[in-house]
Amino acid sequence: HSVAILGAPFSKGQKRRGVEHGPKAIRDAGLVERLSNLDYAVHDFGDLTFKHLEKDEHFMHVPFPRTVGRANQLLSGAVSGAVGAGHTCIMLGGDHSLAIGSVEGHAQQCPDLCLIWVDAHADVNTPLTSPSGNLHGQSVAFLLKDLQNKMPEVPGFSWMKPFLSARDLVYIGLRDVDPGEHIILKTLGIQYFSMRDIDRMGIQRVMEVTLDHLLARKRRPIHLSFDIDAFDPSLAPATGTPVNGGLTYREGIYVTEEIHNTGLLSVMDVVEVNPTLGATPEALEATTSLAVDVIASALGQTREG
Ligand SMILES: CN[C@](CCCC[B-](O)(O)O)(CCN1CCCCC1)C(=O)O
Ligand SMILES: [Mn+2]
Ligand SMILES: [Mn+2]
Ligand SMILES: [Mn+2]
Repeated sequence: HSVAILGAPFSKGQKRRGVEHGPKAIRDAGLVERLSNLDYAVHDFGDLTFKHLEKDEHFMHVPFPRTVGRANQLLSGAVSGAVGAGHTCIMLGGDHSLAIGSVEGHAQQCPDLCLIWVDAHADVNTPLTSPSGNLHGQSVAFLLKDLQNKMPEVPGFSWMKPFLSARDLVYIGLRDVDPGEHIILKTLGIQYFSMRDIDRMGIQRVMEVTLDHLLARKRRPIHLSFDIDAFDPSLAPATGTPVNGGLTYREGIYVTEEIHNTGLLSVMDVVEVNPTLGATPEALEATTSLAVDVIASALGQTREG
């Protein structure tokens, strides 16, 4: 088994500086060693170099559309290459706008992929519904075929077209969903498990229903897009949009253990670790070691030896 690590030091999908330092902080928390101890051949491809485009005017109230689009075009090629070379790919963010390129590149190799989005947020605003304009809250809208007629042509994204069906996506951890996003979730009938659902059903049942929904008809590669803000802010404080009442450590680890046990994990994004937002060195360390733990768990580290 071989694992490719791809660093994506990128922050222009949102307004807070510092998330571009996420890849280094996660590496510094011992990622390569942890994965090597799991008997993976680890290929660290290093960090991508993203060009900041000079003229990049807002599109409506959306900042840096061309820079974000270009970064994702680059990332798409890198993820496609890594998956095509037979690696399980770990993409380290950077903000969650990077999922556009990561999932698109994965789909170039695995058009039948399914997507599990673990996040406090749905990230499914369109430019027309987004309260902030920030593209890290719109990533899924760029992927969904079912939203094609609701999406304007955003400059910088002409290199791609939506490819994902709403039925091939499941959300886990939602607890801060904008009104326009709620309408989209309901209209498209997207399967989601909010924190309320997790309270009612328990994480074991949530994973059972999630994996049945996605894999019962046909087993296919899994893309896991993991926003560290899915965890409770007490566990992952160094992140840009913290929301109270998040996943416990054990719930997050159970999610990734169950995904590992399918044997189908193909690409995992770990995004939104912002080292500059840790109030203390301990807060930063808690966040980065948690990121390493969920990656290791997704790749087969067990609690039972
Ligand atoms: C919930 N939607 C937000 C957050 C997106 C978070 C992106 B992620 O990658 O971290 O998940 C927030 C919009 N709110 C901002 C504060 C006022 C109310 C709207 C947005 O800006 O779209
Ligand atoms: Mn997100
Ligand atoms: Mn989030
Ligand atoms: Mn964020």
